[in-house]
Amino acid sequence: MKSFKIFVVEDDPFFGESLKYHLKLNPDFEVFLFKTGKECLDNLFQNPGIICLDFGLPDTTGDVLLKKIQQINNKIPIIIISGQEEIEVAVDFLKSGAKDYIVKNTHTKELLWNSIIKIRENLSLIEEVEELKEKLEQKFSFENTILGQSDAIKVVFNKINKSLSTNINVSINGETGTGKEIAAKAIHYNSDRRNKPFVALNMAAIPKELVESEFFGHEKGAFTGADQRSAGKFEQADGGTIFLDEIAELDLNLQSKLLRVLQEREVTRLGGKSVIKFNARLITATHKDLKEEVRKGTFREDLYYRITGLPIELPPLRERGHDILLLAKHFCDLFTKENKLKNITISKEAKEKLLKYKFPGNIRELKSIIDLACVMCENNEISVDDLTFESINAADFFLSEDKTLKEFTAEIILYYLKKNNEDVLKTARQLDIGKSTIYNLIQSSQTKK
Ligand SMILES: Nc1ncnc2c1ncn2[C@@H]1O[C@H](COP(=O)(O)OP(=O)(O)OP(=O)(O)O)[C@@H](O)[C@H]1O
Repeated sequence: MKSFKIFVVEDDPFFGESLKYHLKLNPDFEVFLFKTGKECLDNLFQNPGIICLDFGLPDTTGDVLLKKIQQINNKIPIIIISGQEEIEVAVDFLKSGAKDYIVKNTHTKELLWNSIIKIRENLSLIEEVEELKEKLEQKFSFENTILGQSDAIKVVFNKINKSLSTNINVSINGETGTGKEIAAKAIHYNSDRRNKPFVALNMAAIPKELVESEFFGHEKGAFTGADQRSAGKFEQADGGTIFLDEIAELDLNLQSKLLRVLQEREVTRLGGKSVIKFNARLITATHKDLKEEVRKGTFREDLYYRITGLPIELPPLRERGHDILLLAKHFCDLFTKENKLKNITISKEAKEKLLKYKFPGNIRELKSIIDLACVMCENNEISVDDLTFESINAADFFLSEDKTLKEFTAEIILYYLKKNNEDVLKTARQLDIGKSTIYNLIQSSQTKK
């Protein structure tokens, strides 16, 4: 473990040395003893983890020194050690930002020890949170999350970029699995709000009766089962972003409540009286056509206009061309890395099959197809047979290809011919067509070869 620097600023040499001796019993602690405020300030460049300040020093007082230290570096936790027992003095120090106030008596050493341990634990938690935040930011930078080079996805990148510098509401539309949630996170983690919360709520996933308390929070006893006060999602998202997924599923009654909250930018907890202001960017998403929902009367027109802001349309995977292969390779690499497998490649035929498929479940579906293919494949190569398209039946897949009727007919005839061991008569009977049609087809497909 890294050593932890502690400054003890104490003019009484005996008391100072005894604190230093006691703290040094912890091998992680590196203790520096200073007799004046000036010595302490001159050594701040050493960046101590904590400073323990005596209240009365020969050249200054604890409160003055506290302020000076804070002006230079307000991140260093400060503990005041003082002979004064008055509560008001302690309260004043704590209000000014001191982390603890310890009275000089026979227990000072133990109290100081415990206080330092506690503050240090807190500091490492804060450091851990900062590190995680940083990782999250890296995770959500565009390059690492929303993969794609197609023109269709570039339009999305452009819109996301445009949304970053303002607080405009964003409404994302796209089929299931097209990446609506990661787009919302990309906006949050690349905007100025990145250090504040990203709060997501899926309208389709919460029971209708609970939506209101999830939105606005509740006071203790507001309804049966509300045994604790709880902050609503809007309150929790203050300073950050609130992401309302599947917004079209919101009940009409709640739509009008949501509209009011968005207009006023304030909420009142259920069972509460005080009004709580919030400042959060709103991002909504749906796979439905909201305009159509407005026409049908299932979505309020005024709410529609309030939330639309900057609309972002996420294209279905089938419209992203070779992004399919780029994503397939990405998921392949991810799977092999997570499962510590050797590198797996995708055969040319398998790539062609992927490019032809329509992916109704979009990127989420592609990921599960590739995961399964990685498990099923032999010799570290995904072949056509390793690709299982579960979500639609064979006929749908067949029909999803862009072909003329003549080409479809030819394919059906050749399929049955092969199945019937090239028996033309049997095939003609089965399909109720003339033998000559089959012979002509065989001839033209041979000349094509
Ligand atoms: N362009 C992309 N690059 C890499 N991964 C992606 C991309 N788009 C989506 N994904 C991944 O696909 C999965 C589905 O994405 P996401 O949950 O954001 O979709 P969604 O549109 O919100 O889905 P739903 O409508 O079902 O809620 C996630 O695992 C996500 O990380």
